Amino acid sequence: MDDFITLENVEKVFQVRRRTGFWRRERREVRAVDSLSFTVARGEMVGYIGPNGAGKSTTVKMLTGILTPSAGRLRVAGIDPARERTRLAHRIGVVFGQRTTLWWDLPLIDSYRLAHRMYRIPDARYRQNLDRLVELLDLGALLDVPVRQLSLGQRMRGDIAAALLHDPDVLYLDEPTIGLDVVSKAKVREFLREVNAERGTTVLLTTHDLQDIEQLCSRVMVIDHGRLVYDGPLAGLHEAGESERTLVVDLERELPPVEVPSARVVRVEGPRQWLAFPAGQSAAPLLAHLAARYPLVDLSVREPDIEAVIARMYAERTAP
Ligand SMILES: Nc1ncnc2c1ncn2[C@@H]1O[C@H](COP(=O)(O)OP(=O)(O)OP(=O)(O)O)[C@@H](O)[C@H]1O
Repeated sequence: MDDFITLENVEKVFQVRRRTGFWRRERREVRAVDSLSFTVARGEMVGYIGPNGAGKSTTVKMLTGILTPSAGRLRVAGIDPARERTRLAHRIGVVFGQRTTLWWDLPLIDSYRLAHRMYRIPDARYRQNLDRLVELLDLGALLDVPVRQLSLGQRMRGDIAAALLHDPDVLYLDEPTIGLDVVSKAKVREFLREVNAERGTTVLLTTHDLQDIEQLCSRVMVIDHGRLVYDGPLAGLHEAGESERTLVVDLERELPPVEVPSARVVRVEGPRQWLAFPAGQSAAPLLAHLAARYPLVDLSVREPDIEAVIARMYAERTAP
């Protein structure tokens, strides 16, 4: 496979000074990224997730050349980001959900004109890309509107277009759907899928919204305390986290918690009870057992919530 992003034992250590008394300062090291190694192939769409402070932003900053690694080797499209940041800028696009790269007081189109000049995009290519992005992201009516007057979802679509005008080979997305309503989220996700399929853009997606990952990425990397703790298909996370499925049972009337082998009641509300059982196990024997002994009205099986799976994975790793 054509490795497009490569990290080999990358580390980033920050020196921080902490006040410990009136005159005293203590120097301390924060190891934000620790022996991190992974590769991403051209055209892959990979989720990069982990709890707050895990080292996700630090990784992305090193990949864009904003930060220099303390140790290790890092390449994006064969370029060392910290050494050739300007050359790399022509190959990458970055979208930060929490910040905009657009000019706040100017109409949206002016930010695009600026990108046209800054990236020296050939005129014909610029017009072609702009037309396509305006169409796909439904920006036609917004081009002459000052950015500050756009809604969050409109602004986000505007930012995504800005990041793609110069045809980058790789796109870093940091929380691209944060704060968006359901409809806007769906639009952004659909667009990202199309860009990836049409242009073969490599995408590294950082998000706390696990539906982004579920709907966009076949591979997910989980980072914790600066180290990679999982790299594989989304489905495998469930096994790594020994996840559980939930059987929701509606009984004819309120009853004490039901007794079923290899499942445990985790919640009771009136005649409804929730039973957790290992995700790898079939629900059929449980249903048979329940149906033979209890007055059932209805039941349904809920798949594990990925967020819970990850939380459980962390809990296991940090348990003594
Ligand atoms: N400039 C800095 N100076 C000192 N410490 C830093 C700096 N930047 C990040 N850190 C520390 O490095 C660790 C990793 O931070 P980072 O921002 O990469 O995490 P993150 O996974 O992106 O978190 P979040 O999900 O909250 O954005 C944290 O402990 C953070 O406090």
